[in-house]
Amino acid sequence: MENIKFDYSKGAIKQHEIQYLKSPILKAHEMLHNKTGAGNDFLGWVDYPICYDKDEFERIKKAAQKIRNDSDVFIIVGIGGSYLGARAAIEALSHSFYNEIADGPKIYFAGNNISGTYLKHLLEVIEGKDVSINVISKSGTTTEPAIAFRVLKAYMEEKYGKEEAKKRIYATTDSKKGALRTLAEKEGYETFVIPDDVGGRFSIFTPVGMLPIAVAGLDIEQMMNGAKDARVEYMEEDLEKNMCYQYAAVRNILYRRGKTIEVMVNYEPSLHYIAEWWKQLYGESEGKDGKGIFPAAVDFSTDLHSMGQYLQDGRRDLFETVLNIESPKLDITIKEDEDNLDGLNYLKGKTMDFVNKKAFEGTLLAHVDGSVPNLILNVPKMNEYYFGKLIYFFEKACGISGYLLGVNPFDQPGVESYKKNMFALLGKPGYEELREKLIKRI
Ligand SMILES: O=P(O)(O)OC[C@H]1O[C@](O)(CO)[C@@H](O)[C@@H]1O
Repeated sequence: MENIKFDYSKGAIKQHEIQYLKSPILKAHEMLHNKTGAGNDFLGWVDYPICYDKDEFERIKKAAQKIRNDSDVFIIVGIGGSYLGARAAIEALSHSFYNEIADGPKIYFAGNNISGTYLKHLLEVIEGKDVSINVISKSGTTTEPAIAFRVLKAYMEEKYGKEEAKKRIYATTDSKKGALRTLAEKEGYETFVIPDDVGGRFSIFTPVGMLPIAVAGLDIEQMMNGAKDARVEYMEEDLEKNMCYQYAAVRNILYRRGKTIEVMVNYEPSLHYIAEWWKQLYGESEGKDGKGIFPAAVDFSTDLHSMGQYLQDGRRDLFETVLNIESPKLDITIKEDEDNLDGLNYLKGKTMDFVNKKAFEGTLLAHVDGSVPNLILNVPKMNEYYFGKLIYFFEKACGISGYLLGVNPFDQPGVESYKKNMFALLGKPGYEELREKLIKRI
């Protein structure tokens, strides 16, 4: 049967190394499932594919349909885990030029940077169009989406008046607390809940991902089915039968060997944001206490012409994980050319995917020969079902991997440091003392 398959045969892993990790993996599995490990109050994502609020799910579908009917433009306001999952799904599963040919609203992202130029350009692009907005923030206090939303809220109220604007703004946030919850209730926006026990980077199957993904016309039911099946399949406690745990184990073995950088590789441009989402998942979950694999990503074959040299020949502290989509959505056959000036006639009758796969195989062997272990995740095809399964695969492996590493995979204390400095430098009340100290250092 077709399924996602993890192949570490090119990872230079010895079988006894896997054996040695059998019991640590079992321990991590027990910590995760019995909720006895660090960060155990953030494990709501583990059973979410079966425990999610079904009424809210129906409400998401209704809201998505309304947005598709009454909007030319849909803006997703959020940062990090509050937008990367939706963006990853929409890009991986939609037309490559979605906004040009969409039969639903054009989709734009805001609140994921602090650029006035970007937001001003966005306001220019949406001028004269009917707009709906989904503002997504678990804490409700993140600076980037809060600033963008303040600007967009004022734009919507000026354009539609308060009453109509509130029917076009959807807030996804905490069930009870936070600035966005208070604002949404005061203004009367339709709201969706990010459960207390699901952290941002694990929240794609909650309304955080589901509403924007449904607005893009994608099948969220099928995506949830993928996650649901993955939940059962990757619950298997025996390392030898669980590919998700094998991925966690192999990363750990390579890390201990000094392979401290993992490069996620794809051969389809539409997968770029899956890697962006994955970078946050692993970066925030594992990079702490002076430990962790640095997650990086490249788009091949594009980046073979920029990063290829380094990967082949630079410092040998990295390994690659290739996301290989076995059957492409579409393909083109290369035709014969009478003049053959480009010398490509030897490829006549072959498809672009055939060439792409040979680029993959050739690169794989070259990099392995260059001492870069390669792990391969074979995904039969990119559809909603396998997307859901793949996302859950990475989430589960991340939890196990974090416990193997001896960190709390579900917190992110490190991201507060820059925020404190930024708030102090901005003159936010309560940060006066720190401001004094920092100003002297700049
Ligand atoms: O949903 P929020 O609370 O706005 O947070 C957005 C992102 O910011 C972070 O808290 C990091 O600053 C991430 O963990 C999170 O995904």
